[in-house]
Amino acid sequence: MLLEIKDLTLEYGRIEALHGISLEVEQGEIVALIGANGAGKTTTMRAISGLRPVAKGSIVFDGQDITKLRADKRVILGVGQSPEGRGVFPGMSVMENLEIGAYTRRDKAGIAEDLERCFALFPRLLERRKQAGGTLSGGEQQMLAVGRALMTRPKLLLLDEPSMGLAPMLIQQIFEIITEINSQGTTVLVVEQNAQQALSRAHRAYVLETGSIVKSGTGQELLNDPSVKDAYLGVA
Ligand SMILES: Nc1ncnc2c1ncn2[C@@H]1O[C@H](COP(=O)(O)OP(=O)(O)OP(=O)(O)O)[C@@H](O)[C@H]1O
Repeated sequence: MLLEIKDLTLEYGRIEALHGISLEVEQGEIVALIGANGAGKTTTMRAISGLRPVAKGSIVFDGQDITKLRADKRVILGVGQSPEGRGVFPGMSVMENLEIGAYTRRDKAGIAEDLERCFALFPRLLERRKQAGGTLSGGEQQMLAVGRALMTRPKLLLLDEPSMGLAPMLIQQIFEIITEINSQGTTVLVVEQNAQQALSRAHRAYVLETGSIVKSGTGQELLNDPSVKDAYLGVA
């Protein structure tokens, strides 16, 4: 198991945002976490990447308990994140944004290889490599954020709402790229409101409702589940 979360509880002050959730991601999978606004999807990502301390429970990554490990140490172990809202550095060029992703690495040849891989996945970023991050379109910034996370050469890529704010054609495209990244060997945990896309791309998925996991199954099972259809797919 690459990632194993057990009975995780997380609090914002006196408010408990996650009520003891458990989930697993196996090496090589795409796992989706779907849920409505405010269900706790971003909070779960913050717990995994170490941006918020957890109150109870455990997170084991690649055989190591990382529940209390600092966020930067988790990146070095192989947890790479593309945050919600993109988080691109607006004043830095596309190239500099990508290079920052690799700041913990010393393997120059590997970094050059990963840059090439990024540009092959996102030809738009190559065209715009000298342009300031802040001048890119929303879709391009989303691609840059994913590219920057890939530059950490993660074992597990965490994607928080990669489709947010994108036109339907671009949503399709970003999910195709996620599938491509996965087929090249990177395990992916993706948080999404666009349940249709996420479930059709994911091997397995979990449904999060107000801080609890209420359902899990293969992407296909959940796509066909009447209550999931009703609540998240816009069809009864
Ligand atoms: N910094 C914070 N301080 C206090 N409460 C917070 C904070 N961040 C999130 N919350 C609360 O925790 C709950 C879960 O929020 P979270 O952002 O994880 O949901 P989400 O499923 O990612 O939703 P969205 O799709 O809107 O981002 C919500 O009730 C939210 O109001």
